[in-house]
Amino acid sequence: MYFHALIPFKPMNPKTRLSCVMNQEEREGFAYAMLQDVVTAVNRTGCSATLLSTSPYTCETALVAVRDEGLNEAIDWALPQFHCPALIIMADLPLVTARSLQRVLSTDADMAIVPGRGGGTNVIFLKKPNCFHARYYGSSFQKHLAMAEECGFTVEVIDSFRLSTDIDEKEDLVEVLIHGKGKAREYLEALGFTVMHEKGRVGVARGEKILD
Ligand SMILES: Nc1nc2c(ncn2[C@@H]2O[C@H](COP(=O)(O)OP(=O)(O)OP(=O)(O)O)[C@@H](O)[C@H]2O)c(=O)[nH]1
Ligand SMILES: C[C@H](OP(=O)(O)O)C(=O)O
Repeated sequence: MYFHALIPFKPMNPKTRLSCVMNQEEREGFAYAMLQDVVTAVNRTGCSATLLSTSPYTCETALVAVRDEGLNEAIDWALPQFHCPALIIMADLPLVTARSLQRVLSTDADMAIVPGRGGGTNVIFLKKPNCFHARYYGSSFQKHLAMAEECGFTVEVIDSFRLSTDIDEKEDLVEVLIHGKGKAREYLEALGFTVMHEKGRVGVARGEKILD
């Protein structure tokens, strides 16, 4: 089945919740590395991707639409442009693989959704995107289920470690270092991040500094 993937992306001053462990330039590099992992996985499923980027950006493996507006507004602008099923996937999912995406794309339901931690939404697949409106921020997972009900969609909630792991806070970095296979892990390692084992705990260190 042909589908089109929409990837919202904020290239400038992204991932501010990681400011405690990375400066702005590093966060921008890390956001790009995670994006590359997402685009690679999407392309491996055989379909194309469009970045909904808040500022001009070059990405060799995806189309770029510059939309200087909020996440929900950018997605609601894009959904009606594609007359095919749509995958909405966040750019901060560096553990994603083509195989984990295939589980979403092979749903029998009208909509498949993957929750993120803390009430968010990491991935939505819509077979008929027409009447759907994005409702990101806050408890967006519940809001997206309500939106699906409004549209009369059947829904499958996908339980996937790789797709549920969005990288927002420093505690999340350990998942990239342990389970990542792509650019995001390489980038963290190049910055000196390592997995730290101390008194039965697993955490992250940067060089000699343990990041509590
Ligand atoms: N198009 C668009 N994408 C956005 C916007 N804000 C965030 N994103 C993207 O949406 C996804 C989820 O956003 P967040 O997890 O909040 O990322 P973030 O805003 O970089 O991180 P924080 O500053 O820590 O909140 C990521 O892929 C971001 O790049 C926006 O205003 N417009
Ligand atoms: C955009 C937001 O992402 P989070 O801040 O929960 O990672 C959400 O999933 O609604």
